[in-house]
Amino acid sequence: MTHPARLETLADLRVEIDCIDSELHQLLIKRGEIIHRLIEAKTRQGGGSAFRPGREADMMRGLVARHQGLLPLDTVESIWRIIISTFTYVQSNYSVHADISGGDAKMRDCCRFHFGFTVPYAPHPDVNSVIAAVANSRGDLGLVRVEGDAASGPWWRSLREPRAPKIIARLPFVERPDHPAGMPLFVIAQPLAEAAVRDVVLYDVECDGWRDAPPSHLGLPDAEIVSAAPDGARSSLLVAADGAVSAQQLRETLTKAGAIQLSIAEVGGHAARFEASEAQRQQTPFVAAR
Ligand SMILES: O=C(O)C(=O)C[C@]1(C(=O)O)C=C[C@@H](O)C=C1
Repeated sequence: MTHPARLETLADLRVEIDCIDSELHQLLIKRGEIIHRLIEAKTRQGGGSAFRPGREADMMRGLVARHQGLLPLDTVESIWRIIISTFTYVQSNYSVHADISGGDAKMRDCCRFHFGFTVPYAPHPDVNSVIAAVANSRGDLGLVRVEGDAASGPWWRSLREPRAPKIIARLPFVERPDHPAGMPLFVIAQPLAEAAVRDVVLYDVECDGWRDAPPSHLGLPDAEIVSAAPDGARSSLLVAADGAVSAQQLRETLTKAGAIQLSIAEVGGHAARFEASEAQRQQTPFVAAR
């Protein structure tokens, strides 16, 4: 007589879950054990900020490419954002200064999604106060909305000086229409030197000729005006251009489009923007039939 296979009990499944959780935890502990070696390697390369935005952008793309299964992409992304940001924090403590002129709730959600709860969150009333806090810190980050804040005018101008803070990343690293913390943000930090990413280069362009309305597109497929603000009798533009576009090409294009008395200066750069494909974001969570 054959016996029917024993049905798995809840207790059996919990033993399996406990094993997996313990392995995950051990792996995180193991990840933490290399921090001192990371710090030493970075010190040999000249020290400075622990933040490596290019590496983080690559890691997030890799995560999206290999993800499968029931866990929503949002969850996996937020877990890794917290792991990476906290590992940056334990290498060298930093705070995130956020411009809440557009409201605190959404900004706080985005900051917690990208940086977790261990990294301190410092709200500021406007962009200029964020930039000043970053400039006066040892290695803090600033978060400002890409769409900007009309009341702060051309805030990016104060990033022109070579030693002034710079835009070093654009968040989220993985863009998608239904991102739970998808508000487009620039990350500002003191200049990163070799660790700076230049897939997209950001320029402050000051000019005459477009006081009322800069053109909606520049005529260069690889460059766009991200923000524009009047600046006395002149205009000040924040322009994002592909890293392969030279400042000279940009100058010529702007001049052809009608800008006069141009002054162009780099104010930062970030990794190439990356959008998760339809297939990558369609990992719908399993819902049991009742
Ligand atoms: O790769 C590095 O340089 C690290 O410091 C490691 C790490 C990570 O935790 O994976 C942390 C901070 C950097 O911004 C990028 C990645």
